[in-house]
Amino acid sequence: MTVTRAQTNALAATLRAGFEAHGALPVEPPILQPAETLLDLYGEDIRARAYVTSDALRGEQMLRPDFTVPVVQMHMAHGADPARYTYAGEVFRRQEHDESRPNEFVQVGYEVFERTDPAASDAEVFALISQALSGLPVTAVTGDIGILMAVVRGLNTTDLRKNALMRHIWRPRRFRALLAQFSGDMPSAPAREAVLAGTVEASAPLVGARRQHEIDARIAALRSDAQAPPLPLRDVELIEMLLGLSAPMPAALERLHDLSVDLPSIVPAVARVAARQQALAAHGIDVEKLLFDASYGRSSMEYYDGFVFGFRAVDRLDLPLLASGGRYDALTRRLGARLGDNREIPAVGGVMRPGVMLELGAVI
Ligand SMILES: N[C@@H](Cc1c[nH]c[nH+]1)C(=O)O
Repeated sequence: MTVTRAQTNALAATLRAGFEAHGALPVEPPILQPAETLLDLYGEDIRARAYVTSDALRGEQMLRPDFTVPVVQMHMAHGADPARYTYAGEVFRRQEHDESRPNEFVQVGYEVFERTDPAASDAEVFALISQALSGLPVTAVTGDIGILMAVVRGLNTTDLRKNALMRHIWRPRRFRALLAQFSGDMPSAPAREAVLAGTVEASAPLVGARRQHEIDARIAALRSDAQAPPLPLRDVELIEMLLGLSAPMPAALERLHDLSVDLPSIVPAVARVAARQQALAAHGIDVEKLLFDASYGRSSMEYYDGFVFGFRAVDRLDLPLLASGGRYDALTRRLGARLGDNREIPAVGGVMRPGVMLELGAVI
């Protein structure tokens, strides 16, 4: 079925009106956004997929790859008070693998900045989107990036290794390879061995933007890291078990509680999943059937650091997600810090794609 732009815009307007009825303030961030200040907040994937152009007066500009970052930027520039926003409009992302996927599509979103009860805010966003999708053949997946971050932070190993793992939470294969490397389960690359053995740096030409003293510091850090004891294999096993966890939420929570006996660093994050389950149930969500997948969200926006969720069509694996979102507390901190003070506020939100909803049979 071909969905027209007019149909998509009509559904987008209805969905946005629904969020307004819940007290959200409609906002319209500009399509052109400053790339130099905002692009690095998205992470590697989106950075590579943004359309960037230059402007003699304003510097690098990009077509907005999403609304969340511009909305957070706007919100933090005016303080950090509780607020709810909604928006509807196009976002732009290069598609590098699948030509059939549009590089420009309409999103309708809802963002909640709220200090009092994060579990309730997570549930509010999820339940509103779930309601807006009701009647469509969709199924939801949830996860929590905060658990993975807590595991990495709690590892008994060097900061260099923890930072590398943290950066690669978003690249599952690289993450696994690092775990294998740090636990001594995989020989490290010959080039790395050469650097560690000291047979390389004297002759290496200076290419790129790194200066000699930066290269020296990096080599020194790698050498001292190579002396650090390997990551215990038991830790790697526990992480693998965690990453493989995918079950209805109550069963997943039981498993998480078991795992937290051996991984005490995840205790607070698991408590947040438990509180969220209760809040979701209070919003009428059938948590017995709701999937929790500990690896979910590792290929989405890199600003997520807690709850993540997505809704996909049951029988149409060819379609993109109909809705997705998550919590991004640290993003408000990062943007707040750039404004010169310590302002921050916990935040969570999500988007729907009216074009995909129509393809799946939504009526306007
Ligand atoms: N901006 C995200 C969705 C989202 C909104 N709020 C939180 N997450 C996206 O485009 O995927």
